[in-house]
Amino acid sequence: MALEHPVDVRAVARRFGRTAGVNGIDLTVAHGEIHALVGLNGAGKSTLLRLILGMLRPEAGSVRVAGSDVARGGSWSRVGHLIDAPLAYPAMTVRQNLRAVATLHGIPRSLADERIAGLSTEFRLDEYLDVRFGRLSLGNRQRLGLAAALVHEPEVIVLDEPGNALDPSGVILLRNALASRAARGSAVLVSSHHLDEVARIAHRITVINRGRVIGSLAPDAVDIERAFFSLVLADEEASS
Ligand SMILES: Nc1ncnc2c1ncn2[C@@H]1O[C@H](COP(=O)(O)OP(=O)(O)OP(=O)(O)O)[C@@H](O)[C@H]1O
Repeated sequence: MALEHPVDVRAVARRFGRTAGVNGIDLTVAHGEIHALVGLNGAGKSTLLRLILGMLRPEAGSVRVAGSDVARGGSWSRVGHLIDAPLAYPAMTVRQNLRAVATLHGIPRSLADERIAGLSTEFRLDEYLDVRFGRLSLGNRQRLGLAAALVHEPEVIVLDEPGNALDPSGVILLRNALASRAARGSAVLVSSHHLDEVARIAHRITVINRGRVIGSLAPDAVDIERAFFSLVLADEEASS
């Protein structure tokens, strides 16, 4: 029997009105793979990620993540995610927030502190460990959100626009962080608007338009932007 992918989405649909949402998407992410979703604003990327994370219920289709059916509860201890703004307590420091997340995942304090030390070095948060979340800049909040998503060393990582608010050095840290997690076997699914960045990090790039998968882009394509727009324009013409 073929091994199951850690993310396995089949014919999933969740519509909002007649055209919005997602409408019949199949998608997989393998262990060790970085799979990127790209599409115009409103294409359905976040909706798909929310369905995968059990934040939305599908009207049709199935979603399996880390070996569990999301409709039956999922196995969230094996999944790390960042969707929208990081969930953190503004009055607590970076360290306290990361400890709180680690506690929720059942990680003992000494191991949590070891991981927090590693992640704060990785995301250059060392000097902010004792600063309250509410006082952090937007980019450092995002760095904290990424560290929090990774503190339990998840098998599946799902990130919506993870490069948002990051400065160029943050983008490089993110790139390295995802590459190293994938190299250790995690399945990584990210949405992004930055085609060049996606081309650097992703093994597979799926294009979504109007809630459907309309094709894929080769990460090593010479002009990825042009390839993206040709796919989207062809789909728009076919839909009109
Ligand atoms: N809760 C909701 N209620 C109604 N419509 C929604 C809801 N969530 C998403 N939509 C609609 O579904 C479509 C897809 O939205 P989604 O947020 O998934 O797109 P996206 O590809 O992530 O866009 P962006 O790149 O702008 O973040 C949009 O038309 C959006 O307005």
